[in-house]
Amino acid sequence: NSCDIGVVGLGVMGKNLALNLADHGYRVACFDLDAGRVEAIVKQDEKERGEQPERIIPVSALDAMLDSLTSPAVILLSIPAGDAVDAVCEQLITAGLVPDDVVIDTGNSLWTDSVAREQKYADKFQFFTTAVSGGEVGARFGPSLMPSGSEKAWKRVAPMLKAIAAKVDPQTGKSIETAEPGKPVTEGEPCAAYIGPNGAGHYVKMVHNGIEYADMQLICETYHVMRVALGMTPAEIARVFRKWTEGPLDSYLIEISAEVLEQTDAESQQPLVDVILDKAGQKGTGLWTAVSALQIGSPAQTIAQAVFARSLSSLKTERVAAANTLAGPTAPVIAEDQRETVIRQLEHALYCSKICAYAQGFQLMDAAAKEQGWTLHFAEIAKIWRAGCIIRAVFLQSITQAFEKQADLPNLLMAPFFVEQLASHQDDWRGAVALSAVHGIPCPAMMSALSYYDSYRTAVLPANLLQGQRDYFGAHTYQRTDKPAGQKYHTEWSDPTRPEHLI
Ligand SMILES: O=C(O)[C@H](O)[C@@H](O)[C@H](O)[C@H](O)COP(=O)(O)O
Repeated sequence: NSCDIGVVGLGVMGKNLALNLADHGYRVACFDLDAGRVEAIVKQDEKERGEQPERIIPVSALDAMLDSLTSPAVILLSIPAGDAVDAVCEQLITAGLVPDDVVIDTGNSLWTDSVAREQKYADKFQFFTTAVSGGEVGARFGPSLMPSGSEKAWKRVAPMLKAIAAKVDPQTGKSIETAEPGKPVTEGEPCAAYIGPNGAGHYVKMVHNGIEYADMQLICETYHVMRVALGMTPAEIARVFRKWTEGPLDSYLIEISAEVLEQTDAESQQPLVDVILDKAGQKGTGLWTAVSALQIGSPAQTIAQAVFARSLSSLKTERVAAANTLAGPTAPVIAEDQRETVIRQLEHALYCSKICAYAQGFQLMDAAAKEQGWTLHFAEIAKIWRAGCIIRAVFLQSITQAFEKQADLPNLLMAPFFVEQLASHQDDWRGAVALSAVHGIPCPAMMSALSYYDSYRTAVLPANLLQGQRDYFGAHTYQRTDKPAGQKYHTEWSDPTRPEHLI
């Protein structure tokens, strides 16, 4: 029994996590129903490990895997979320799992499934989860990991997960990158920290993806305004995005957006973006985030708008028909000499909207933690998102510092650093949003972010009239500003004298 960990599922994520573990000196027993995938990883390991001893050990069955592992065993599952996870867990039980063995689900599982699985398998083995962010390159050279389950299991797997996780320079908060097989990063702060009991890790990853949706949508809206209102080319917009990677918007998503916009289609010699069909896909994590926010009553409208924007984009045929039917504004393209001003406005609008999308994500996690009885450490969560994951950005260093200064911040917007940023950039933000409306350019995420900001900073919202309306048609009662909190009143609207009662 010489293997340290087993990996079941050698698709691109599983294969890369296994090679990443091997790079950090672990002997990895590898299994996949598709023997071709097992061969492929063994070949890749032979190529990459040079003189080093064998690190990837192919196994032909789950019981053979258990036999090859040091005990108690640790097995990492990289299989599609859903029933497949339970199917493999059942097969592993049949193969001989014992209660001290740890099985780690790394897929994008729905957090409620993870909660249920911990209970379901409690007397069979330790069901643990580690949500992985960073795509295939992240899995290979350093993802951001959001582990959750029993503390006992965490103690067992922490060294391995911290070893393979992305690393951050504690001084700068910047990620320490490597992309060379066999040359793992070993110093720096690992982007892996225990999130809490089962479900918490997948919940935090779900919200990461919700924020990812909002972030991507905001960048796309910014691109759209530059394209339509400023008449800029993809290459010109890419140059602006590149410049923004030197400032507070420096992030993985801005960087890859610039690369996508710089790409020319070999076939048509056009910008590739101009031959990509504008119908956005979605696999569910953004939707789950929006649904959870609605259920908990936590206002995450910018995340929800990003999900709806994908749904609306999928109505391509209808949109083409509507484009020939529905009238738009007759706003002229903005003059060349105005371009720099508008670009500056868009930069600040994107930045401020991004602050709101992250604020909504952390607010949602706080509400879920209260509901589920989890203790989430937001400075720690921001820290492990600084590298490896899809939303990695220098911006997360500011969020880390905000929560380190005040762990119980009621809302990220109230952190002194962000109060000042929002104050100094809001005029540009409003200018960009107004401009997009005048030009008929849909910016649902940017507009919802501004509304979220304005609603949150408004002491008296028109919900007083709304309560009156509800009481009028449904006797749903209202509270009064001048009476003790919680006292409910109803007005007899149908009675001409309109008496009011304390209910
Ligand atoms: O953090 C990550 O590494 C990504 O978020 C990853 O989990 C995946 O790429 C998304 O789930 C894609 O989501 P959509 O297909 O819904 O865009």
